[in-house]
Amino acid sequence: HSVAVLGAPFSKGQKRRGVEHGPKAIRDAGLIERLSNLDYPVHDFGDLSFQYLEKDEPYMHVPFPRTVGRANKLLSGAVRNAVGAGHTTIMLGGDHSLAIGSVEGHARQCPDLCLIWVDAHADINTPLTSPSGNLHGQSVAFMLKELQNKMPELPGFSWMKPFLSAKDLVYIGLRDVDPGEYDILKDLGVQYFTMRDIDRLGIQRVMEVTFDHLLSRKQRPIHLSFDIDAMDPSLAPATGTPVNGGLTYREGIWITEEIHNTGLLSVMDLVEVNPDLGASREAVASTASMAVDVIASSLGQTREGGPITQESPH
Ligand SMILES: N[C@@H](CCCCC(O)O)C(=O)O
Ligand SMILES: [Mn+2]
Ligand SMILES: [Mn+2]
Repeated sequence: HSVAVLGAPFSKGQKRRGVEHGPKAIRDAGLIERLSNLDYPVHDFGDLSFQYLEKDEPYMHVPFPRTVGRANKLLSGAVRNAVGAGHTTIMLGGDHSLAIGSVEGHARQCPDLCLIWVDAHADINTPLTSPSGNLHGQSVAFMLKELQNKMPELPGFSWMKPFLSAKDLVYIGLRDVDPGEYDILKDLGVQYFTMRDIDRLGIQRVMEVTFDHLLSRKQRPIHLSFDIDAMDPSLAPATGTPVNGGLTYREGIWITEEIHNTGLLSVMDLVEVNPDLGASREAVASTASMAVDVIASSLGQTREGGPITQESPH
């Protein structure tokens, strides 16, 4: 089948400027060329253009709710159309609030999807638990049916309703979880693997348990929402909320190669690349290059050159 690339230059889910230039930085790092070397057609849909509403007062301490809500309504339609046209769809962020529209649009086409959230953060605060108010730290809370009695009616989000069950979500890479998020993860029994769990089990076992949790009853489309800050900051420094002790290059690529090998990847987000936050041009380039490697290996690029056939002898 074919691959669609969709740029989402958007930043209002958080307060730092520059993440709206993420799609350009990832393209400039050679994304389209790298994907064209794999064996299917690549359609670059270009970048969405988002409206920044002038009157958009905060809701409680949540900034730009209407602008973020409208951006995600637009993105939802675009992702829904790309998936509906049969493309494996890559959404380039932009901040992680964009996952609200990306996953929602995907779920309209594929209601039985499961979500793998690779991130240093859980992004599951509600407006009431959020320490910052930033919507990029609340994305998952908008998706979960189990949280709806805890979510206020935010202006700008009346176009959607929750569509995901907690059992259909797995986190990988957590290492900076807020107290309110911890309570939600425990209350809902969400399956998650922190960086400590990865050190204890190893990334191969983490992926085995992840796929057993999500796919053993039935195979279904995977939505991979990959926050570049899941990677160690030495590999991806140009991002808004870096946290030490992240995924090694090899752990990150193991995750994406294994997801490719399921044959079930349907939509992938690659978010939070902020070229304004690199200390040098090299720091920006290495972050964008890491993003391209993560995307390319999710789509079948391998380290052994061809398709991964039989694993090396034990
Ligand atoms: N948990 C923090 C940091 C969120 C980081 C968001 C990133 O993962 O997209 C918050 O809610 O403000
Ligand atoms: Mn993050
Ligand atoms: Mn995130």
